[in-house]
Amino acid sequence: MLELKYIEKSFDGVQVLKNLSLQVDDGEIISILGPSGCGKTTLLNLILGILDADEGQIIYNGNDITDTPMEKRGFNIVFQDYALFPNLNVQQNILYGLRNRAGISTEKEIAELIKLLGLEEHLNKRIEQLSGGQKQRVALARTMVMKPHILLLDEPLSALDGVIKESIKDRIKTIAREFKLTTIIVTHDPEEALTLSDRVLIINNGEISQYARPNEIINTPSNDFVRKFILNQLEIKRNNIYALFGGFSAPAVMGYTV
Ligand SMILES: Nc1ncnc2c1ncn2[C@@H]1O[C@H](COP(=O)(O)OP(=O)(O)OP(=O)(O)O)[C@@H](O)[C@H]1O
Repeated sequence: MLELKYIEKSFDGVQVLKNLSLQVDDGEIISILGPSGCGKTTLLNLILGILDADEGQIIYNGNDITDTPMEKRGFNIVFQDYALFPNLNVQQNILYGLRNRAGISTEKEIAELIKLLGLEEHLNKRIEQLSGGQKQRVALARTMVMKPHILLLDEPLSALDGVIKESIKDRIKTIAREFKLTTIIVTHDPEEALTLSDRVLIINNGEISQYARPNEIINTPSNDFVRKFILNQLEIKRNNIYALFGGFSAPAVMGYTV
């Protein structure tokens, strides 16, 4: 279990995270959701160990890792900008982390991951030959083959198109379940957060607005911010789709009227 206790972080005298405490259970998929600038990436970087908190503790499986350097935490991240090696091809990028740690993933597991992420025909390509979505899939494969204790994903699906996005969402869920892999995802997309995660951490201005299961957030939003920022966006999307497909009003589909 990962625990954050009373975390505080400021940049240049401006407080970005305020007295933030939460727990993430083993194997859970958590999304960190909130508007631009609310502190999502800062929180992810604190968990990863790139950044130090000003106050508070990070506990993993009962051990205080607040001062443990990033490389000793055993967590791994897929960055938003992919951070791939331009001088290596796709296959070499995927296998890079296994050079000195062979056996973490079997050849079969690696092949499965490559197939699932649709990278088979790209293995010999250079990184510069790939689209943004393809680069993101390589970054995901490269991190997943390392089977980290905690997988951190910074906007992992934002550059992917619909079909592959859904398949990667399924794979992230499958991997989290199969390996009991705790997965923490930063996103600004409520639909992504609510359909992918066991629990969603909604942050507003560096504070927890609500931390709950998707159905609790939908059915019992804890405040106006959750209602307005999160649920309104979903409702607008839903109504647009109903309008496109024949004019059902949302309440009729919810079962209030026929
Ligand atoms: N290294 C830094 N130095 C100074 N200010 C920073 C630094 N990193 C982040 N900030 C500030 O902290 C705030 C939170 O940034 P953060 O990147 O965590 O937000 P975010 O929720 O991930 O935003 P976005 O969705 O736009 O990526 C912002 O106001 C940002 O300008």
